[in-house]
Amino acid sequence: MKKPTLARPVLLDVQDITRLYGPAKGCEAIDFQLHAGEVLGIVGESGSGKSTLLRVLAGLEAPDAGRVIYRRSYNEPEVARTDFHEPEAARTGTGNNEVGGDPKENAESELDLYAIGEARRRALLRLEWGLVHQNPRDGLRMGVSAGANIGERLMAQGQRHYGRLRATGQDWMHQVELDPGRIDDAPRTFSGGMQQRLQIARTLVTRPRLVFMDEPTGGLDVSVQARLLDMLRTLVRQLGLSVVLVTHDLAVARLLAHRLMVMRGGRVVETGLTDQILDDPQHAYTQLLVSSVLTP
Ligand SMILES: Nc1ncnc2c1ncn2[C@@H]1O[C@H](COP(=O)(O)OP(=O)(O)OP(=O)(O)O)[C@@H](O)[C@H]1O
Repeated sequence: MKKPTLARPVLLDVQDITRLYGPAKGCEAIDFQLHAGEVLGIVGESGSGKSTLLRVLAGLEAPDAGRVIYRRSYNEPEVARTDFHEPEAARTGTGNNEVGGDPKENAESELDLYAIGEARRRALLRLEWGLVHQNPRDGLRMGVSAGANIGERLMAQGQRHYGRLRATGQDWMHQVELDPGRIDDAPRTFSGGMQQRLQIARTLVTRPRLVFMDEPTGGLDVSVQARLLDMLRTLVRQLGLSVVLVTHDLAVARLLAHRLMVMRGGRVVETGLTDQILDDPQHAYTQLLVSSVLTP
């Protein structure tokens, strides 16, 4: 996968985040920066605090201490998007200023995620960020059609034209290898793997600047996982997405992430480029984690 260059701007600046439910339960003193176009994998065993950290980063749960700074740069370079058949509606931009700041006036602005207030935080999630849950039921509206699920986030961005919304829905179903002929079917009639594809289409249709993924291939059959992972990798590369990915599966991390952060007991024990961490782990815990995958 194409590695991000150092010249890319910082998108997310995570400063000393702590969210603890008890000693070593949650996450503690987490510091890192995510650059535009970068995929950061957060790995570690069950209970190490990955999901807690993701919830804090994604604006879903306030930290006990620390700050999450989102830097919006409107001069971001377009990243490897040229060969992607992009739906018309997604290309036309948001034209929505709910989150604050006028793209025409400010080349850059900073938002402190937990200082901006609930309404703006929600708007940010809806308009500029995306979240892919492990369980697609948490990210989809099961009772409305596949097309409505995809169109909803576009409508939140102000798009109203029925024909275009529908065409975009079909286009995205095609992108995620779903039959566009099923656009009027409800997601509850889809298999788990198909629901996850639909959730990904719903999330990416608005071209979010930042995407959070929590075990996106978890809970699926191995063969379904492999195809989904392949598709995700293609989308991440073609759209040049900036992603924070939580997974306990090092194979998923290897395929998708440029850089890894290894967590244990709520703390980061090692961080570095994915290949370095997986091929030459320095910390004893990471060595154990990597060897436990290799040992049958
Ligand atoms: N809402 C909560 N209330 C109390 N304790 C919690 C809560 N959420 C998480 N915890 C605890 O915090 C610790 C970290 O949980 P977390 O879900 O972040 O880990 P994880 O690395 O994502 O694990 P998994 O891979 O199993 O999802 C665990 O001990 C968990 O029991």
